[in-house]
Amino acid sequence: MHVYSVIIGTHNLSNSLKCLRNFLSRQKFSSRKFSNMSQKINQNKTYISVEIPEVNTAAGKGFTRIFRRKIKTEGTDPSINKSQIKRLFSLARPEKWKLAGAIGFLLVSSTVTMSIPFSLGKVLDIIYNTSDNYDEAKSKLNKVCGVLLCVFILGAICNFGRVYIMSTAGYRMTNALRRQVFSSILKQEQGWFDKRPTGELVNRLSADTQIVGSALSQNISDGLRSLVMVCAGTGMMFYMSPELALVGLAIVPPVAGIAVIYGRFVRNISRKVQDSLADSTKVAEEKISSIRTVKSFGQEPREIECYNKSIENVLKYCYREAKARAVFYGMTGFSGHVIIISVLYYGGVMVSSHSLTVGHLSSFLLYAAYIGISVSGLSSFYSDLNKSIGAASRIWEIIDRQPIIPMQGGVVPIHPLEGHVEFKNVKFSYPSRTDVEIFKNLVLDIKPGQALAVVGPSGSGKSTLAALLLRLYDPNMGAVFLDNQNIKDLDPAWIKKHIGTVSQEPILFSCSIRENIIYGAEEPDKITEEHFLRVCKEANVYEFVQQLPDGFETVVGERGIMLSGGQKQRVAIARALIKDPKILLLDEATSALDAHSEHLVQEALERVMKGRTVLTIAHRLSTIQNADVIAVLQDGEIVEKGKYQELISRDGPFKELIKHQTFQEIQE
Ligand SMILES: Nc1ncnc2c1ncn2[C@@H]1O[C@H](COP(=O)(O)OP(=O)(O)OP(=O)(O)O)[C@@H](O)[C@H]1O
Repeated sequence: MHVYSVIIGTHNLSNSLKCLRNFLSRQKFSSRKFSNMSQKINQNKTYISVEIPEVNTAAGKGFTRIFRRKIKTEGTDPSINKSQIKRLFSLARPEKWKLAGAIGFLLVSSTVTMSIPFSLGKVLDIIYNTSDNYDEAKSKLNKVCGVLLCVFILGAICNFGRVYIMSTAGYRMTNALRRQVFSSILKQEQGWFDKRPTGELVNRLSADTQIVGSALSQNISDGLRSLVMVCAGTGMMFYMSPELALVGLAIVPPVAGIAVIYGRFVRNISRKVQDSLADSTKVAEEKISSIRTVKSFGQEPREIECYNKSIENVLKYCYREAKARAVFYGMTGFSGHVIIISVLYYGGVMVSSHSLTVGHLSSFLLYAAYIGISVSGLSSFYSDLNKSIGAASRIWEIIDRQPIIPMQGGVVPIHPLEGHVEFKNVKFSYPSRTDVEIFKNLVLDIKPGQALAVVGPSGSGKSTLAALLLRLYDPNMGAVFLDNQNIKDLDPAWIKKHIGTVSQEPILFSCSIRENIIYGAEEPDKITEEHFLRVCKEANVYEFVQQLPDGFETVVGERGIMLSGGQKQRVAIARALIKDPKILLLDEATSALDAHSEHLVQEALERVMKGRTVLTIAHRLSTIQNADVIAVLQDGEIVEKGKYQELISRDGPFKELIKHQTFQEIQE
């Protein structure tokens, strides 16, 4: 089996994936082989890798070469796709009435702005024609300037309305988009997260949504304003002198052509900027969230260097973008000036030959200047639109993805859960590492109310058992049954409602102890104080919380950093217990707690295990000794099962394991 990675860039991934599938289907592989391959297509941010069975390296290389060419021609069409624009604009639909109001304001304020050159020409002509009659000039000027002042006040009010409505609509659209992206992220199955760094997702959620939101509001507002001004200015120029208008605007078509090329470039480069920014956020996020480890190893300088390198990469793309932007803006500025100078020259000749008044020439010059400014406004709108399509395509990749394991839906049994758990012929490998098989043919039966301890070498898949029972992943073959029903058919939310979990390294949230415990409840509002305190006492949380000045309201810091290992464990036990689950999943902490903490945790566990089906991933001798059944996991299978005394008296895998594995009390 060979794995070939085809680097395809990051944009238009779904199109590239389709192209890859089409390409593979046209190849010589039989349909069975193809279906194996297509399942193994590994979609990632920057590459697609394909596993091809029974293909030698030379053929693989040929495939990579051909496919890369295909991708170049079919997969990454750089032109703006109509449906992309349509979809981008559809995001603004909920705000359509407010945006329509803002556009109304925009039309009025732009009309006011575009009346300035014409009015100025009129004023100049009044001054020019009444220069020998002071009183007439004064009264005419008073009238015209009074009207103009009123018009300008109206323009200012409309401008205020336009900017305010557009900006607030933009913020609301960004918020709506963030809500959508966040809920899509959380709906994905665990396997998807395994392949995606948190920093990258955070970047999509914060930066990309911001770009799209402002493109749909502020940029559109500015773009529309520029468009109205270009159209109105051109109309007025043709109205006053078609001949002079043609001379002045001759430069516009070539500039527009260059703007299109520039826009494509900006879209590609801005996607690269966003991707590299996501990479650097990923680096920062990982290091800041692991700051304890970084500090313990004194690796701050190395991490600073690492982050600097990642932002250097961002800078590299920003430089390219800046270069293109500088050339383009320099050019549009120059073309604006060319319009002015050609109008000045040709218009001056027309004034000398009395075919144009001085007032009209002045108006003309101002219109030319406005058009020059608006053309560069339009081009910046075009580049922002391209940028936002780049950002939107990254967001759609998330929004469009259907999770392989749904969050809700499926059968909700009417009978109360008894707690019978069965793993039947389970074969499993993690989606992010499909070549390593964790379970080959796992069979395990845990009867209702039974406490089963799983032991096995480190990395044998003990925690994976818990992940499969919680349906964080689906087995590749075989199934997990709950009260004789395949968990694939059950509502995942219902499953989680009945399983309480205490993981190996319990993660608490940065809120109070009370909120952390209540987090485990299905309906937090219905938890009575009495129930809450009983659970806290059972989990041995109550005593230590009484010593804290703020009691249950003590905030535990990020990931519960302000509590000791044993205290965190006990809060996690209370959190698992608050919903009164029928099944408990206990992944014991491997890190040794001190004797007192260990005793308190153990005591709490023994209390809460009563009357429940318990699957313990055991690291403590006391747990193993007290378990109803011990199952030994080795090489992807359960190789031995029985009670402690039975297993220890045999010369089997359990005894062998006990000899080599460090169970806490044995070590002591
Ligand atoms: N999300 C993941 N993606 C890919 N591989 C994983 C993932 N989680 C665990 N593994 C791999 O699966 C194997 C089993 O891991 P698991 O955590 O179930 O072992 P374990 O028996 O609980 O180990 P330990 O006793 O050390 O906690 C390991 O080789 C591990 O590297």
